[in-house]
Amino acid sequence: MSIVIENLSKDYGAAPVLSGISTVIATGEFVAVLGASGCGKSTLLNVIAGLEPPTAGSVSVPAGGAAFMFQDAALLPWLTARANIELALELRGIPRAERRQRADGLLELVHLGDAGAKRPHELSGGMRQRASLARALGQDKEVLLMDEPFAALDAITRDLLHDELERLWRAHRRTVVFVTHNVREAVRLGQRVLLLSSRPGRIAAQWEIDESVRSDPAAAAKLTQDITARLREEIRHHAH
Ligand SMILES: Nc1ncnc2c1ncn2[C@@H]1O[C@H](COP(=O)(O)OP(=O)(O)OP(=O)(O)O)[C@@H](O)[C@H]1O
Repeated sequence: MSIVIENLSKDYGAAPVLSGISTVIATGEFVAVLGASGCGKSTLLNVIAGLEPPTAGSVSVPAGGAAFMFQDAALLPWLTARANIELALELRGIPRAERRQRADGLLELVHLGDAGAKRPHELSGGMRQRASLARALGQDKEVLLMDEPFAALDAITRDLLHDELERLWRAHRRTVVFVTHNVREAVRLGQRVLLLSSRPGRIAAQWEIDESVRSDPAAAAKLTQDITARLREEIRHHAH
C-alpha cells in the first residue's frame, strides 16, 4: 500500500501553506522532502500523519497509519529508554510479558543495548535520537515519518545515524518520508528527493537518485550541488 497524495492543499485559515501537491510514494520507498524554512514541510508530514486534515484534495496512507519521529526525541523524561519503548509496545497491545524482551531487541537494533536503564537526560543527543528511532520502529507501522530527526546533531553523529537508518531501512523496508533542510542528507538517504517551493508549497522539482549515484561520491556531490542551486533559486524567488 502506497501513500497517495492527490491535489492536496492546506491552509490554516489565511494564505495557503500547501497547494496542489500530487505524488505517490511507493511501498518501501524512501523520499526526502527539502524546502526553505516555512515552506510547509512539517505541515505536509502532519497531514500525512492524519494530525491535520487537508483543506482540499486527499491523502491516503496504508491501514494502521504512520509512526512519527521528531527533531527533538520527545521521550518521556521520567521513563528509562527501555520504558519509553515499552510504552509504545503497550499502546500497540503487546502483552506485558513480551514487552521487555521486545524493547531490548529494539534497543539492540539501534545499538543502544547497554543504555536501556538510562533516562533521557543521561543520554547524548545522538543516543536520544536512536532511542526515539527504536520507539518509532516499535510502533511497527508500515510508514515512518521523520521531521528533521538529525538536525540538532553534530556532523559526525549525524553521519553515523545516516548509516544506521539506511541499514534499518534496507532490513525492514518501511516507507519513509524524511523532511530535512540539508541537501547532502537528502541525497545521502533519499531514493527520491522532492523540493517544495515556498508559499504556497508546491512540488517545485524532484530527482530520482540511483544507487549508482549514491555510491559514487563525485556523482553524489555533483547532484548535491545541482539541488542546492535549485533550492537557492526557490529561496531567492520567494524573497523577491
Ligand atoms: N497549526 C498552525 N496554525 C497556523 N499556522 C501554521 C500552523 N502550522 C504551521 N503554520 C504555518 O504554516 C507555514 C508552514 O509551516 P511548516 O512548519 O509546515 O513549515 P516547514 O517547512 O516545516 O518549516 P521549517 O523548515 O522552518 O521547520 C508557516 O508559515 C507556519 O507559520
